[in-house]
Amino acid sequence: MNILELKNLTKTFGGLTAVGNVDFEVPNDGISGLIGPNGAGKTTIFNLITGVYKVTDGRIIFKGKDITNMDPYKIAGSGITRTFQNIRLFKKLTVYENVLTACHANANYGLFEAVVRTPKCRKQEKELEEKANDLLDIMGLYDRRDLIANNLPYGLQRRLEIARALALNPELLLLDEPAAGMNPDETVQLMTLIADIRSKFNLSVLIIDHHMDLIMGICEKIMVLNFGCKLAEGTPQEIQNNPKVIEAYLGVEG
Ligand SMILES: Nc1ncnc2c1ncn2[C@@H]1O[C@H](COP(=O)(O)OP(=O)(O)OP(=O)(O)O)[C@@H](O)[C@H]1O
Repeated sequence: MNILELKNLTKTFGGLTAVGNVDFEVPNDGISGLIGPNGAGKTTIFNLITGVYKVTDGRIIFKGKDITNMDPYKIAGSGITRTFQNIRLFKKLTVYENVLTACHANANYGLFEAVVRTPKCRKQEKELEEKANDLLDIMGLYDRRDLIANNLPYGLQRRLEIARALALNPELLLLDEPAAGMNPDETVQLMTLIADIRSKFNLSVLIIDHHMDLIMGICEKIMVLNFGCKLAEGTPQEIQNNPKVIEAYLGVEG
């Protein structure tokens, strides 16, 4: 069973085909990878899935439902959340406040209830606070919950961004270069964390990254893009042994 299906997905910017006729399925509860050289169209695919860009042609099916060109907030509400290549946090808020504000997206009390602080509102706030603390704990950030987000080391800011994405209760988590700027130790820790998150939250994950250790180490299925088109797809082993992929992207050891 697939949680996400891209069917003949195409995006053009003027005369440039950033994504051309891409078919790809993301299996339920799996970790999948999207790789390819710079400018291959990877982030554009994330922007199409999340509704940031309008699809030129083709369809995006999520949990059997056509979500092509739906508004981004509706797509997020239906269960797809993401992180960004350039970290996006409330940099002047604390670590805890960053996660709590994301948790509040799930609140269902109105302005009046919030002002009067009805029992329903107070109960929900307590639950959201507990949820924020649980997420910080899982992400190894609890001890730094009172730090200003901007003062966190870079690798931890990436973790915080994932915590914020998880606060929205996704069923599909899109991670855009989660290991960018991380050293090898941090990358290994991130791999373990992503695998833990997948099983703990029962998620499907789609990752873009240039760190081949991370992609080959945790993805069950990989798609390789080149100049906007699908070059190959398969298991890590199939991708590593594919002559077209080696030539276009992985290269040969000299
Ligand atoms: N908003 C836009 N307007 C015009 N061209 C765009 C836009 N967004 C992306 N492109 C172009 O589409 C192509 C694919 O870009 P994209 O960012 O998806 O590549 P990528 O595979 O994510 O690259 P990288 O690994 O460098 O992040 C590039 O040629 C890029 O310049």
